[in-house]
Amino acid sequence: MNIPQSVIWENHVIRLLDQRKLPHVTEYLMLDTVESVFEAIKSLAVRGAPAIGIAAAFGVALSALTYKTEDVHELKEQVWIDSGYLSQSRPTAVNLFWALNRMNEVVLRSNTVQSLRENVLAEAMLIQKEDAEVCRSIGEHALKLFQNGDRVMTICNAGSIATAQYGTALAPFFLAKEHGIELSVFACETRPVFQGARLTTWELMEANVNVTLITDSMAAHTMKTKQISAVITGADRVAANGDSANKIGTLGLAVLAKSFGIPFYIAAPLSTFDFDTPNGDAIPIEERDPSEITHVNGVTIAPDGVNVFNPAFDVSPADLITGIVTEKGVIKPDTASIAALFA
Ligand SMILES: CSC[C@H]1O[C@H](OP(=O)(O)O)[C@H](O)[C@@H]1O
Repeated sequence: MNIPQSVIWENHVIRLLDQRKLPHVTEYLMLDTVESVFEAIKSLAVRGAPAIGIAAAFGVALSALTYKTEDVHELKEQVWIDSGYLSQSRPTAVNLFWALNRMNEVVLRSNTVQSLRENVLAEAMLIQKEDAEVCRSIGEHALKLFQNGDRVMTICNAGSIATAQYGTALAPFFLAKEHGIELSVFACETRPVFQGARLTTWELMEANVNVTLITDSMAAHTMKTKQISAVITGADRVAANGDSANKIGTLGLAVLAKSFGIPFYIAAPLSTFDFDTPNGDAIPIEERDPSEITHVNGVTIAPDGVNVFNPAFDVSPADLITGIVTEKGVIKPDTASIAALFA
């Protein structure tokens, strides 16, 4: 796959693909402070649940490797402060907190300054390596849901750049090419940040996967007239009962899929499941700046001062989800099946 990695560790600097500039500009941010990692996550320079977790993990490594002290207790305290700061960058994707918790555990177990610095960098690297393997597995399990010639709809970008590699919802389309299976993707543009129009179309075209761009409002008519065989999307948090948060607009696709009798799949690694969140009502939904809606590429498209509601995610209830595709296989979206995943 010739899609660039979203997060690369290079000699104590995080080389970050600036996803805000895609598809027309491939540019990297060179991050060498925890504050710059926080801003990159908050501004969606890096985005996508697993990629956010990976970026935050390397942010913790930066903290440990750049804070000047030879006192391991002082270093632990500072790294935990920086980890807490990074946890405030975005509230919905549980991968952020999952990755930071893994890093915090490593800090707790490290007893010297040198071992702490070595261990946190190794853990961040391991999180990234594992995610690529997990995403490939998700792709292999998801590919079994489709057959040659299928037309599949998706929303937002759950692609390679939203993860370490391969993506989650887009993984089957990349692997299909490896197996000589022809799938067509209908990508919703995904207002207001256009992850679908800018990122999903770009990734799939880079991989020579057949992709058609539609506006979000065309989803129903497209399901009705274009023989859509399934919908598959990513996730930012799967609650203990199977309710799943994903990009705003996903709930609408789930409702439409039910109405048209089309299977609706969520693709999510185990790192996106959250037992501490009992159901979808408990998932914090990020609300973002109104200018994301009132402006497009810096050009205002609405009257000054208009009221704006800008939730970045919505929640699809488990009863609208046909199956959740994980690295361990496809499960029913219910408490027992989810618990069995982690048994
Ligand atoms: C592979 S997880 C991708 C997931 O994250 C996206 O949100 P955002 O672009 O705001 O980070 C979207 O919900 C995707 O499905």
